[in-house]
Amino acid sequence: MSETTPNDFVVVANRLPVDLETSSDGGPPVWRRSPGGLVTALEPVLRSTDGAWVGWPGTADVDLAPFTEDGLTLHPVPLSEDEVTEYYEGFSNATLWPLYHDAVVAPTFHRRWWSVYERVNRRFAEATARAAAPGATVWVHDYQLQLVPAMLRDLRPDLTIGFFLHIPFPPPELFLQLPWRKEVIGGLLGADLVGFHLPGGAENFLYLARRLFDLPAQPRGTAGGGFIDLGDRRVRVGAYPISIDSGQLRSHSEEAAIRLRAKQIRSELGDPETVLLGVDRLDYTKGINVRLEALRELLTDGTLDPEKVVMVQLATPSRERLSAYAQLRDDVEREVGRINGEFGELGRPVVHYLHRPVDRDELVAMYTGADVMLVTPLRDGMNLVAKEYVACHGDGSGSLVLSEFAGAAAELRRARLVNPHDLEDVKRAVVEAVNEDPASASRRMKSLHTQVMTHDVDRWAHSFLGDLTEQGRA
Ligand SMILES: Nc1nc2c(ncn2[C@@H]2O[C@H](COP(=O)(O)OP(=O)(O)O)[C@@H](O)[C@H]2O)c(=O)[nH]1
Ligand SMILES: O=P(O)(O)OC[C@H]1O[C@H](O[C@H]2O[C@H](CO)[C@@H](O)[C@H](O)[C@H]2O)[C@H](O)[C@@H](O)[C@@H]1O
Repeated sequence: MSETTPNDFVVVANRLPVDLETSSDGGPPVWRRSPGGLVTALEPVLRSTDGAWVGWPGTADVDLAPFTEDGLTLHPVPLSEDEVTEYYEGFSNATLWPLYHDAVVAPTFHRRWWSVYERVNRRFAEATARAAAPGATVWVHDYQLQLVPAMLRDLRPDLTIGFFLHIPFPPPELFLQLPWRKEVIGGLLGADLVGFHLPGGAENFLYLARRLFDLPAQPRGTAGGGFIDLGDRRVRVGAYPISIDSGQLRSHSEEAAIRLRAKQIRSELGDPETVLLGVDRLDYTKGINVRLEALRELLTDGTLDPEKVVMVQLATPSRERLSAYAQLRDDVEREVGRINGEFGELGRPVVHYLHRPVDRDELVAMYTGADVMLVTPLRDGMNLVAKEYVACHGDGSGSLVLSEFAGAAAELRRARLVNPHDLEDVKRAVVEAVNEDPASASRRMKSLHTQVMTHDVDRWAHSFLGDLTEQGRA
C-alpha cells in the first residue's frame, strides 16, 4: 500500500472493486472482490487506463486513507452504519432500485432516506474532487450517485464529467412518482455525457429532462440519443450497451483445467443428459422463481424426465437485510425444496442450489459445462451473465434462454427470447432448448458468440469515453 497523487482519470461508483470483510473470529480483515456486473465490467477498464477508483469499501464505519491495492489506486469513501441503512439499503435499494425496475416490488419513499442520499452523494463528490487532477476526466456510475455530477461540477468546473446508469431508466409514468424527481434529473444534468445501456433509457431521460426543466424539444439523435441545451452548456445523452472482457473469458473457458473441471462437475451431478444453469445475485428482479416454476411444471406434466435433467442454481447473497430479499430467499428455497421433495431421489436432487459465491474458475467451469443457461429476469439493466455464458461457448455448444426484459436481449437476438411473465412461453423455450437439433443449436450459439466477441467491454468503454472526450472539448 502507498500514498496516492491526483489522477487524470477517475471512476466513481458506490462500491470499490473490493470489499473489506471483517471476520467474526477477530482475525485480520481481508479484501474480497465486490459482487455484481458493474465491477466485472469496470475493473479491466480501469486497469488499462491507469486511473483511480472512488467508492465505499463495503463495510460500515471504516475510514481509510487512499491507497493502492493489486495495482489499482483506491479512494475509500466511509459510510456509517446509519448511512448504510438509509442511503444504500434505503434510498438506493428500496426506493430507486424497485422504481427503476418497473416497480416489480413497490418502491418506498422516505424523506429521511432522501436527505441521507443527498449527504452521501456530497461526500462522494468531495472525495472525487480531491482525487481528480486539474482538467481530469471523471466517470460517475449508477443510481446510487445520481446527484454527484452536478455537485462535482460546482466544486470542480475544470473537470469533464461522464455518468453511466447500469440499471434501466424507467418510463416517465414511473419516474414521475419520485418526490425528488427534479433534483435527480438536475443532478444528472451536471454531467457532460449521460449514458444508458439502451436507446429506450436515453429517450426516457431526454423526455423527462425537457419536461421537468421546461426545455424546448430538439431534433432526435441516433439510437435514442440527443442533446440537452442548458444555455451555457450542452449535455449529450446516448446509449452504450455494456459488455464483458470476452476474449479473456473465452480463453479462460478453453483452458484444459477448466474443461476438465466442467466434465467433473457433470460427473458429480450424475452425468445427466441435460444440465440447466442459473447464475444470479439473489435479487427479485432476476426471475429465479420463474425458471424454477417452469421446471417444476415440466417435471409434473412429464415433459422433462427427472432422471435425465439436472438444474444448478447459483444464487449469490445480496442486500440480505432488506425484507424483500429475505422474502425472496424463503420463496426460492421453498421452491427448490418442493422440486427436490417431489422429484429427487436419495443422493440425486434435481435442483442443486448454492447460496454463496464460487470462485471465478468454478463459475467458468459451470458455464462451460452447462447445456442450457436460464436467464429470466423480470427486468435487468444488461445481465452480464448471459454474455459470459455465450463467451464460454465458442465451440457452438450450449443454448441460452433469455428474458426479453434483460438489456442483453437487444443484442442477443438469436437467444431463445422469452416473456418471463408468461410461464407457458418460458416452458416452451426450455423444452425447445433441451430438444434442439445440434446443428441448428450450434448455428444459433455461434452467431451469439460472434456478437459477444465483437462487442466487448473495451469497445463499450472506448465508445463512451470517446464521446465524453469529444463533448468535453466542445
Ligand atoms: N466469481 C463469481 N462471480 C459471480 C458469482 N455470481 C455472479 N457472479 C458475477 O457477477 C456478475 C453479475 O453481473 P450481472 O449479470 O450483470 O448482474 P448484476 O448482479 O445485477 O450486476 C457477473 O460478472 C457474474 O460472473 C459467483 O458466485 N462468483
Ligand atoms: O452493489 P450491490 O448492491 O451488491 O449490487 C451489485 C451491482 O448490481 C447492479 O448491477 C448492474 O450492473 C450490471 C453491469 O452494468 C448490469 O449488467 C446489471 O443488469 C445491473 O443490475 C448495480 O447496478 C450495481 O451498482 C451493483 O454494484
